[in-house]
Amino acid sequence: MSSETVSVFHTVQEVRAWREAQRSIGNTIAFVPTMGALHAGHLQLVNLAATKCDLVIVSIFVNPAQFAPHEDLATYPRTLPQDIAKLSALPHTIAVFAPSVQEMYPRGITTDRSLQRGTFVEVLGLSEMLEGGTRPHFFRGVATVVAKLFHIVGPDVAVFGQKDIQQCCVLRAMVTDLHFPLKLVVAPTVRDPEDGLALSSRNVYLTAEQRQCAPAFYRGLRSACDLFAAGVVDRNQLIDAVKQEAIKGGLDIEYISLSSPDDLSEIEQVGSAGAVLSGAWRMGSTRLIDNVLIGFEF
Ligand SMILES: Nc1ncnc2c1ncn2[C@@H]1O[C@H](COP(=O)(O)OP(=O)(O)OP(=O)(O)O)[C@@H](O)[C@H]1O
Ligand SMILES: CC(C)(CO)[C@@H](O)C(=O)[O-]
Ligand code: BAL
Repeated sequence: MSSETVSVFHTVQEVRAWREAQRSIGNTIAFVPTMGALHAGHLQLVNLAATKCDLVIVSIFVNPAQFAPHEDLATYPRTLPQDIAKLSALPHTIAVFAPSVQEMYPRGITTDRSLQRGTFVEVLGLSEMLEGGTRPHFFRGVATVVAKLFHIVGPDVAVFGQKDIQQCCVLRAMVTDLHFPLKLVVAPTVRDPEDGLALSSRNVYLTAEQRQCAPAFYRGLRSACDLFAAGVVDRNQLIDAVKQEAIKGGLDIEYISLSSPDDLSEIEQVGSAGAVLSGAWRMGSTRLIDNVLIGFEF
């Protein structure tokens, strides 16, 4: 099935045939993995991808392996027709890979880790802390599905968003460790122009009142950046700046971290390598994340 400017593939075989045909005429391929429910953050990744290669392929797949049994796999927004319409409106040649769960996990997959069987990819040393502290299953699921997707798509470039900064660190390590012949590019976080809330597919879960409070975390990150610009490098002061704003906004903070960009270990001071200032908070049953990079670029 294909629309005017977007070809849509559902099987591995279709993607491989497309990739071989494109390779044979010398086209390069940039890849944007997503879980769909596309917003302006995703579209920015696609626009950036289009500047890197001749063609862009976007995957849309809600990956069961990165959800725990108690998480929102069943309710995660699935909006394939609208996603395709948004991609069709972009001025690029785009392919979409929207596989079924059976196609991606031919021998089956369950969210119950104790019952999982088969082949998984784990990036030890970067997956256990921060997001991995609350979601111990998460990066194993992400690394596994992204390794599968890289293997299927065979891109020259893959683009990910800074909003999921730990994911970028984990996948950068995976690319190195498994010798994937591609360049991993990280795009800046796209925010609501009015209040700075990072765009996220899960923002649709927020009530009007929660949506109003949600930008408090980013206000905290901004005030920490201001302190850093004024010469403050101390962990407690930077983290307190975030905490104060978040508490003022009534957010239920899960963690705030100042970590090393190299190995994500917690640090006491921002040194010459810079730092990742990141965190997660809950609003009712919704969990959101955000971060800023201090003193370095990815
Ligand atoms: N606001 C954003 N700015 C830039 N990139 C983003 C933004 N939001 C998501 N991305 C990136 O888009 C890619 C696909 O992410 P995904 O489909 O999970 O969307 P999401 O909005 O992050 O959803 P979720 O609510 O599940 O976190 C990832 O590389 C992610 O980092
Ligand atoms: C990279 C990804 C598409 C893997 O399922 C997902 O974790 C996401 O959307 O960030
Ligand atoms: N963007 C991260 C995907 C997830 O939270 O499952």
